[in-house]
Amino acid sequence: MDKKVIRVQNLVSGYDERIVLDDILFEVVEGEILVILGTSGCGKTTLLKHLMGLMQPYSGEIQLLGHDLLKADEKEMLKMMRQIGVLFQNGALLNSITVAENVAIPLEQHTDLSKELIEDLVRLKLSLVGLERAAHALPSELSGGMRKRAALARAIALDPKVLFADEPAAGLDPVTAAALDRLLLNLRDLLGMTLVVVTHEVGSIRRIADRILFLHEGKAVFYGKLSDALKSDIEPVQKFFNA
Ligand SMILES: Nc1ncnc2c1ncn2[C@@H]1O[C@H](COP(=O)(O)OP(=O)(O)OP(=O)(O)O)[C@@H](O)[C@H]1O
Repeated sequence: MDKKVIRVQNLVSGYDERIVLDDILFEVVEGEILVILGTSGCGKTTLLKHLMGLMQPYSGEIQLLGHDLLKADEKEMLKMMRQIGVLFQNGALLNSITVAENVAIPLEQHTDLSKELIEDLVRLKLSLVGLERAAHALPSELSGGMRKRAALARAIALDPKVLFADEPAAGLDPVTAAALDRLLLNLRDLLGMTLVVVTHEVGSIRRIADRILFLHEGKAVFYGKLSDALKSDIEPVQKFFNA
């Protein structure tokens, strides 16, 4: 049976009195890529913040990796957070230290591994994203695509079960974006990772999405397989894919 890594039920949330997410319901199965999409301002990033435990909803339930995210105590929360990786839109690398030192940060902060083992793991992560030769470069010396790959290496440093990515291909040219997509697919196919990706790049969606959650005016108007989304006659979904 498919193992549910994330389960969101009847999630209602917003800012102050304004509802941004209204009665959202979906699941993410282990080893799949869920793409959250919808027009600008529809609440994609807000939903991602909920899945990472960064916001409290008005009501609803979120199960993450077998824990009730909204009722978790500090210990459970730490355990969950240790098993998720996050790839921010801007990469968020520290510019004053090398790529390898950036990737080492989570390993230094969250494990008791020796310096030598951390160096080995950093090399391994950098080779996974094709950046072994840039280990000693500063982030400012890299291209945009390389910086994204370095940020990805850091996001997977602790071998997370789930990777959250907010607009990973934003600002990249189509060739570089396609290469980044291949890396995301490798994480799913070679490492069995579960990914939740926010994007509105149609090319990316077609390449990587197993399942789609389409938000529109606060509602989840479509939740299902990519192949069904492409055939959907729900107006905003149809408009999005035919635009
Ligand atoms: N901190 C905040 N305080 C108040 N309103 C906010 C805040 N963050 C987001 N919003 C509002 O909530 C709505 C959803 O924002 P969100 O960033 O989740 O949308 P999005 O789908 O990720 O948008 P985009 O595609 O443009 O990044 C928007 O109307 C936004 O203005």
